[in-house]
Amino acid sequence: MWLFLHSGSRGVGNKIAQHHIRVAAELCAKWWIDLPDRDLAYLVEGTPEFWAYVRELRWAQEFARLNREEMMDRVVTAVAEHMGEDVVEAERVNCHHNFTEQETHFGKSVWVSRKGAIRARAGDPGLIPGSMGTASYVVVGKGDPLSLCSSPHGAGREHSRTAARKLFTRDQLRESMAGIEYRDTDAFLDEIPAAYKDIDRVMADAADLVEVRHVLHQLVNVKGD
Ligand SMILES: Nc1nc2c(ncn2[C@@H]2O[C@H](COP(=O)(O)O)[C@@H](O)[C@H]2O)c(=O)[nH]1
Ligand SMILES: [Mn+2]
Repeated sequence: MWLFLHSGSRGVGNKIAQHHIRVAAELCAKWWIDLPDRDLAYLVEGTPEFWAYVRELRWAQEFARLNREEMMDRVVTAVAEHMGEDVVEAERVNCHHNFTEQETHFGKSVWVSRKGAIRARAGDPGLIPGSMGTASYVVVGKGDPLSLCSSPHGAGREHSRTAARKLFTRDQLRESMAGIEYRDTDAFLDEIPAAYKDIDRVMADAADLVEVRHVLHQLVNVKGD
């Protein structure tokens, strides 16, 4: 049995990013840098502002990693208490997503941002969730050079939250969650599996990027609303 949880930095990484995006915009304005779009403001590598950003980004990544460890410890304790016996842990995978790292690709040192993606160097353990009702995958990276050693972070949305709320009904949600224990409330209508892309298709498309170790089918889904 796998216990699978998904969490980033719980908003703190986003707050840090917003701060540094503002700094980048101010610096570009200060140096009269003509940007085709204000959202393309950047920090110049090697400047104190650049390294301040990288330092805080890494702090947020570590915070997210430790948070996941803590959350998983608590899930393990809850499961053990519920079962009335110890959980014997065989393996734990803690997998970053949405991050920037300095790496070497095609002989060059570059900064790679993986947004909606995870790192998949040869042998890297990874997790690729499908949706609250479909399969999730435990994978190992193949180190595909053309993807800069990356793979998808999940199925990804087919429909926005707003569109999903208009397109689907609670009955359809119930139908697609048959056999899975979940909290049946209106809050999760926009999380209906059909709001996401077909994870099996996504995995077939990612065949060059990762090898599948386990395909997980859910028994219980717990979501925060
Ligand atoms: N196993 C589950 N997978 C889920 C669930 N809700 C969403 N998802 C998938 O995760 C990815 C990544 O989420 P994101 O918020 O970082 O985009 C998403 O694209 C879905 O494929 C779930 O309850 N269980
Ligand atoms: Mn995510």
